[in-house]
Amino acid sequence: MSLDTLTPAVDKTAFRHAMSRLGAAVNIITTEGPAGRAGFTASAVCSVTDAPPTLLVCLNRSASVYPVFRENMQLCVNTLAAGHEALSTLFGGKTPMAERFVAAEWSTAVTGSPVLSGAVASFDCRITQIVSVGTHDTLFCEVLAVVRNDDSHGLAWFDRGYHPLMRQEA
Ligand SMILES: NC(=O)C1=CN([C@@H]2O[C@H](COP(=O)(O)OP(=O)(O)OC[C@H]3O[C@@H](n4cnc5c(N)ncnc54)[C@H](O)[C@@H]3O)[C@@H](O)[C@H]2O)C=CC1
Ligand SMILES: Cc1cc2nc3c(=O)[nH]c(=O)nc-3n(C[C@H](O)[C@H](O)[C@H](O)COP(=O)(O)O)c2cc1C
Repeated sequence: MSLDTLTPAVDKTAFRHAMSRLGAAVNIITTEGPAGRAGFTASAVCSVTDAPPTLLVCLNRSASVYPVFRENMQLCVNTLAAGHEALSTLFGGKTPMAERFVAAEWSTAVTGSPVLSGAVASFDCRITQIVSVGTHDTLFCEVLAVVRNDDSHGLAWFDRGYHPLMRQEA
């Protein structure tokens, strides 16, 4: 078999284009600890198991926030609500960290990582395992506390844009 046969047929652009068709929740992942405070926007978040309650978060190792999360080893997944679109863009861009956090209200739960007011749910976690795949680290996060908001509408990232998800009337 020649090496050419092993060349992947799917390049980055084709992969991303297809991935843009997968609607996903959009989250702001925060951390606070010995390495300081940081936060970034992430759609690559998934439930792994409920025993122990565990999420995974995929973080690009080239992100400015990467060393802060690696050293703190704790984080909070704040799942965004309709109305959080501008905040999501702020945490997903090249904005200095201090400017990201002044744009919203925060509290804390167990780890001290910032919990976003008005998020549909927040999961305060400690990072228990890290697996590197390609450009990203997969952070496995054991959930130590949850904060739920039953009033806000949801928010999805689909086709490279934000879409509110309306809660059904009871
Ligand atoms: N997993 C990640 O690291 C993600 C990164 N982003 C970043 O946000 C910006 C805007 O993204 P879009 O407007 O959705 O357009 P896009 O064309 O860059 O991405 C389309 C879709 O491909 C996936 N994707 C994008 N970058 C990826 C990466 N580096 N590794 C794995 N999957 C990736 C995501 O599902 C994303 O929604 C880009 O800079 C993108 O890199 C967005 C979503 C996920
Ligand atoms: C909607 C959206 C989803 C994103 N999802 C992820 C993700 O799952 N993982 C990731 O590493 N970066 C993701 N990013 C990019 C990071 O938010 C961005 O790289 C981060 O803010 C760090 O940027 P900085 O290096 O300028 O600080 C996403 C961006 C947007 C706008």
